[in-house]
Order: sequence, then structure tokens, then C-alpha cells
Amino acid sequence: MTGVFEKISEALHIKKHPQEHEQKEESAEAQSPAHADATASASVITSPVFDKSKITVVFVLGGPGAGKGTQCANLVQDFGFCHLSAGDLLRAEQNRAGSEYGEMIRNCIKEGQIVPMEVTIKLLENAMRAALAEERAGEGWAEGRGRFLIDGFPRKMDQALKFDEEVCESSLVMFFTTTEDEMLKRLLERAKTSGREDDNEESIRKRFRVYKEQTMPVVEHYNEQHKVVTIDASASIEEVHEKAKTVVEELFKGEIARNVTA
Ligand SMILES: Nc1ncnc2c1ncn2[C@@H]1O[C@H](COP(=O)(O)OP(=O)(O)OP(=O)(O)O)[C@@H](O)[C@H]1O
Ligand SMILES: O=c1ccn([C@@H]2O[C@H](COP(=O)(O)O)[C@@H](O)[C@H]2O)c(=O)[nH]1
Repeated sequence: MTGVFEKISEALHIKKHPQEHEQKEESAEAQSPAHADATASASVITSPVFDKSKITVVFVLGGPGAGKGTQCANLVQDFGFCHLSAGDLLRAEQNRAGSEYGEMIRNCIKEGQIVPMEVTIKLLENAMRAALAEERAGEGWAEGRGRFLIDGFPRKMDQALKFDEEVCESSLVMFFTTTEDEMLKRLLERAKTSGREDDNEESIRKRFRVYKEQTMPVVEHYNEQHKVVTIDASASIEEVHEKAKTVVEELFKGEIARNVTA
């Protein structure tokens, strides 16, 4: 029987990477799909696709409109990150001709609901592979290394657990906070030009509710792992940027203080 992940990979036109799970592929047994399903259900320890010692993953969380995307764009300029917005990847998949998930993604986004994790995680994994295959120049990208800002993900506990275990263990969570009133104001302003189907007051209220109910437990989870740096995003874009930049500088120097407010 083909696993859910394999079915989604096929549907998303995702090819298996030659380096993926090298140890598993060396084993003749592991080449049998039946065996793969059996081992998955037996919860045999799996190793992540990407090695944390080479690949830095920083999750960027915060409420809708807190300014995650804005700050990620700044940090790309500063540190040469590859910025992957889970929402952008889902919107691209929604609009991809022939996608069997298009309609489902559109509905979820409009309702502020979370798309089933298999889809989002496969899109992220695929985008990470593509970025690594580019063999980018610049700091942090030599010899199979890479640095990723994963924006607006994980939104739900199942995503967090699966990504860390099977794709790449995250190094840090940057958590941008401001008030709901401020986020609403920013999103309604963005709505004038964004063209996003969920930038309207009804969808925004739903997104706020999902954020509180499903994403806040993710922040709590990483807090328990001492991985969270909270950044007050109420200030100007440049002031928030300065704080975020310092956090990343400290991360790369190995001097970061965890579970702090920057
Ligand atoms: N510090 C800030 N002060 C004022 N406006 C801001 C600030 N940061 C971002 N904005 C503006 O607020 C809007 C939302 O920002 P952005 O798109 O970065 O948020 P986001 O957290 O990525 O939102 P979403 O989760 O909905 O994608 C944008 O129009 C942006 O220009
Ligand atoms: O992991 C994710 C991330 C996003 N979504 C859906 O996309 C929209 C928009 O996300 P933005 O980060 O604001 O661009 C979000 O409301 C969810 O519906 C998701 O399902 N899973």
C-alpha cells in the first residue's frame, strides 16, 4: 500500500531526492514499499531528510499581520536566508494547473483553516531541496549547507512534530507579537493591494481564532524546548528589524539566549 506522503508527493510532482534517507536506501529491505509501510507503522526511529548540523531552520511565527513576511524579507538581505512562506507555497499550489489540492487549499485559506500537514510539509521539503540544488553562493551555503526562514509554519502541533522529526529539526523560533487591533489594522491596509482572498474582516477574525487555538500551543511547545525568542512587533518596521537582526546574529554566533523577549 502506498503511504499518504507518497501519494501526496506524486500529486505534487515531487521527486524523491537521491540523497534522501541515504541509510534507508542502502538497505534492500527498505526498497520494498510494503516494508516501508510496516516500519512506519511500527514507529521505527526515522532520521530527518536534512541534517541539522548543515541546515539551519528558523521558524517564524506570530499572528496574522504581525509582520512576519516583512521581517523575513529584511533578514534575507542581511543573512542570505532562503525565505519559504508556507502560505505562499500553498497559494502557488492552489493556483497550479491540475493540482488536485487547489480547491481544498482555497477553502482552507478562505476559512482560515489549516491545510492538512502532509501537503504543506511536502511543499516545504520540495522547496528546501530546490534551494539546496541551486548550490547558492554566499555565507551559509557552501558544501551542502543552507539556511531557511520558514514563515507562518508550523501552525499546528502535528506539523511541528512531523517537520522536526522527519524533515529537519528546527534551531529557533522567532515569535513576533503585537495586539489584535494592530494586526487587524495592518491587514485591512494590506487588503487594499494584496489581492488575498483572506484579507477581509470575516476571514481575518477566523484566522485570529485559529491562531489562538492551534498555533499558540505550538509556541508553548517550543517554549518548553527553550527555542523561542519573542520580538515585540508593535514598533516601526525598522525597529523590529534591528531586534530581529540581533537575534539572528546571536544565533549564528552560538550565543543566543532562549525563551527571551528581544
Ligand atoms: N512594524 C510594522 N509597522 C507597521 N506596519 C507593518 C509593520 N510590519 C509589517 N507591516 C505591514 O503590515 C502588513 C502585514 O505585514 P506582513 O505581510 O509582513 O505580515 P504577516 O505576519 O506576514 O501576515 P500574514 O500572516 O497574514 O501573511 C503589511 O502591509 C506590512 O507592510
Ligand atoms: O502551515 C500553514 C500555513 C498557512 N496555511 C494556510 O494559509 C493561510 C495563509 O497563511 P499566511 O501565513 O497568512 O500567508 C492560513 O490562514 C492557512 O489557511 C496553512 O494551512 N498551513
